[in-house]
Amino acid sequence: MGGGGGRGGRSRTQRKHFRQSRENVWKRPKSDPSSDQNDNNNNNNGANPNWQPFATQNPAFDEYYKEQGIVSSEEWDAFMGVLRKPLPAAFRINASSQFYEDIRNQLENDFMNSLQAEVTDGDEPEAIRPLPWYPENLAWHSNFSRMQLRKNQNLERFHEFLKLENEIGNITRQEAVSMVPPLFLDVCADHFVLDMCAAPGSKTFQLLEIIHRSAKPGCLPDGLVVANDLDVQRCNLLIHQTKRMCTANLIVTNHEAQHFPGCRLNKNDSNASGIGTELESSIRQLLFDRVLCDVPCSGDGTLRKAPDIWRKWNVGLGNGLHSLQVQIAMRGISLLKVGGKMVYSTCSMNPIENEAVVAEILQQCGGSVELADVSSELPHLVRRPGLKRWKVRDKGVWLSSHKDVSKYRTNAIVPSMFPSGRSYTGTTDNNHRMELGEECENNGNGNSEESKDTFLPTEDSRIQADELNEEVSEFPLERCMRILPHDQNGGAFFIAVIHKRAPLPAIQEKPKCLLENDLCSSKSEPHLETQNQVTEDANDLEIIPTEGTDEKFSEAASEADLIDNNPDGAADLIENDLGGAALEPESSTACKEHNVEGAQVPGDGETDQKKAGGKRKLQIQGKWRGVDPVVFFKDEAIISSIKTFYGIKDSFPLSGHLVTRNLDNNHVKRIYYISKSVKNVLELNFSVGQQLKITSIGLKMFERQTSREGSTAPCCFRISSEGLPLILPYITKQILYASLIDFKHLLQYKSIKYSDFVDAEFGKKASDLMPGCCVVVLRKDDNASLDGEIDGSTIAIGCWKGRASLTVMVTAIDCQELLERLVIRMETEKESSVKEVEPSNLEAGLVEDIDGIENGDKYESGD
Ligand SMILES: C[S@@+](CC[C@H](N)C(=O)[O-])C[C@H]1O[C@@H](n2cnc3c(N)ncnc32)[C@H](O)[C@@H]1O
Repeated sequence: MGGGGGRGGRSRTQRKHFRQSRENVWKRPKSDPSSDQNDNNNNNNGANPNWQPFATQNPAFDEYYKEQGIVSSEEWDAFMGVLRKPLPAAFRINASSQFYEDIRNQLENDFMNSLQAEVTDGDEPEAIRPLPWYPENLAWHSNFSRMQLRKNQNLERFHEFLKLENEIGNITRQEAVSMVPPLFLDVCADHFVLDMCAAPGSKTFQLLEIIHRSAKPGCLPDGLVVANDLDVQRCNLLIHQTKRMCTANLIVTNHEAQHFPGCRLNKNDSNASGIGTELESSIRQLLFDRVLCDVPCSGDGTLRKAPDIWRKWNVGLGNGLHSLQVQIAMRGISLLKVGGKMVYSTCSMNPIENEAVVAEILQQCGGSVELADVSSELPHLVRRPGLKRWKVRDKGVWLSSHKDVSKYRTNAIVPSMFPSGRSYTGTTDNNHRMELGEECENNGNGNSEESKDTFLPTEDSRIQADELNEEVSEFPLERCMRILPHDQNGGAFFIAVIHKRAPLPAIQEKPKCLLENDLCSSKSEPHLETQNQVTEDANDLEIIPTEGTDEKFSEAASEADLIDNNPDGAADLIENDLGGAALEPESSTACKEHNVEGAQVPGDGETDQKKAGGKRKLQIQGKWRGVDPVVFFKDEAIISSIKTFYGIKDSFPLSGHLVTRNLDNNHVKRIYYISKSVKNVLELNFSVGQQLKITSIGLKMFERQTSREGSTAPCCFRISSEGLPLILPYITKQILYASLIDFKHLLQYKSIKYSDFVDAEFGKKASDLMPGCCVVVLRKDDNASLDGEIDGSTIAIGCWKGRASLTVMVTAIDCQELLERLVIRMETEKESSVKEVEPSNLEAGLVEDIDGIENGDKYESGD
């Protein structure tokens, strides 16, 4: 309730769509001789003579990390030993699920004991255990790898439980270490949070949970999460993941994080709507209280889960990503409010992607930011302090300082990779720091002494060369955290918490030679400024680097076979281990419709098709190619019919909170609900010419329902399962309260004739409803009055009131889950006295075409 019941169903259609649309980068192709084997290095049984186990070693890896000293020499064998073992599965209970306490009880009281027999020698003593550092026993570590869960018959019940609950959205499979960064962000319900590189969305889900946790049923928090990812397909994966959260407080965007738009309203723009809406937005710029900067990385912290990384690993991976990571992090800081916090994290162990990036952020921001000391937080989490010294390796050579870099490699191996961050090339560090100067032959770029003072460390502020001539960072990088696999039998992660204390200092503009360079033109985001635009506005510094600057990091990367560096959580979904990842990308679905019915909204509010050359052309030529517009839904006739039909109380505001992805009101199929915070951001976005490329927004609340009896239903929009928990406390009509037995029968038989309900009064009330969608609430107590109180534990489902029967409009899997939960609750509460009375003429099974509507399964597949 409130934050969502977590019961977004998915259909077979969706699953198929997802599989077709996304390459499984984590699974080896069948043609790969090693594709059959797995994390256990299990034996081959002579089946395939070409079969090779994953090599869980790589000499370059050993040499690199031994030299970097991420563990002491005494620890090396333990570190490598654990790194070569398969990763034990971990998962998190969705704290905003209606059943989170039931699930936690089941784990504590059932599975913890029943699985114990499967623990073998050499394993940890417990089969499953709560992660000691995660609040309220909501995150769990299992002693079994995914392979064991799949193959061991005795674990089948547990495996089925994980699959079902994951599919329903009550739990999320996630690497334990990946759960850490959101905990350090210290998010509150009213925070605006930006998740810069968010897909596949496991941390976004956590952030949303935190935001929703304190909200009352039917109330929305004041905060929101903007989840961004560069990769549109991974954005779709994220949309699917977070759909289970049933939230109206999420916007999904598709930008290069380093170019994330600032959406700053100019002073004279306050009335510019762009789409003819009355703007009420109370915000004039999109700044955030919290930023999660979980950047793309080499991913060697996930070796246990993705052992193919052993084969692909090389030093170029980290070197090649360093500059991009700096750019993304700097953009994150610039979008942060003063007083806000940013967490920078990677699933890499490499100091070039970690400490070097953090040092560079501190360097560029001067005293405006501070690396937070969080050593007293989460005391049960085993972690190590960040490094203060490290080296750079390039082309087989160890480099202690940028002065050792050959002049041919200065574009790839940049000063900020070194502990001092110091350049010895005669150019200033600033050139690199803002990704400005190195392509310029003429370095007369205006980096004045003044700016140097602002940005560069004085010789003794950052640089100390020790006797061995090794550079040592002067920043307190020991406040960063590195979690290693053998610390708590998991993966590796790096985390740094940064506080923004003051506005960022002014930064020099981009050198002219680069502005004129072809590389400056942005390919993917044509609306963005194509030059390094640096402006200080109140408390924010906006830095929009050029597309061309990306060339620099790609140069180093090109020498390496870049592996997929986004392993976090993705494998679980993609490998279908827990029931598979079904995906119906909202945007792509919308796109299909859009070609027929919609048109892009031009930035200036023009909708004149003639002017723009027709709908189809608008779609192609629109501001955000291939993405349907987001428009406020303002058809008062439809809104009023919905409001009247369901008797929605005035205290639940509809006007201004409904959006669609379709300009044509006559063909709107889905209406989404947005929170006040999201509404404010959307209005701001219209005012600034739709800088945000929005892939998904809000919560699907109403869906057009067609049925053979449709013409008799006074309202053609049904309430979607995702939207029901939010709107439930505000519905006064088309709502019924069922006894436990009738509720169970509905879930079991899917459709029941009015005369067959055990409670005849309920059957009569059901038959008296208006034809169309209705809501059936499970009565708390069979003796309670029929009009019950709605609270966080209320269970409700959408149904269809037909001529002769009531039919559930919930997916089969959601029915199964609800039934199981009810049975467990009944057992727990020892309600064995409830008599099972079989309605006389019911037959179990799916009900086709009852009362002119289709099988309930299909209701959720209408996307
Ligand atoms: C480590 S993964 C993020 C995992 C995610 N935070 C989670 O918890 O599920 C990095 C993500 O960054 C995205 N990415 C790569 N380059 C990017 C860029 N320039 N801007 C935004 N996202 C980017 C990738 O598509 C990938 O989804």
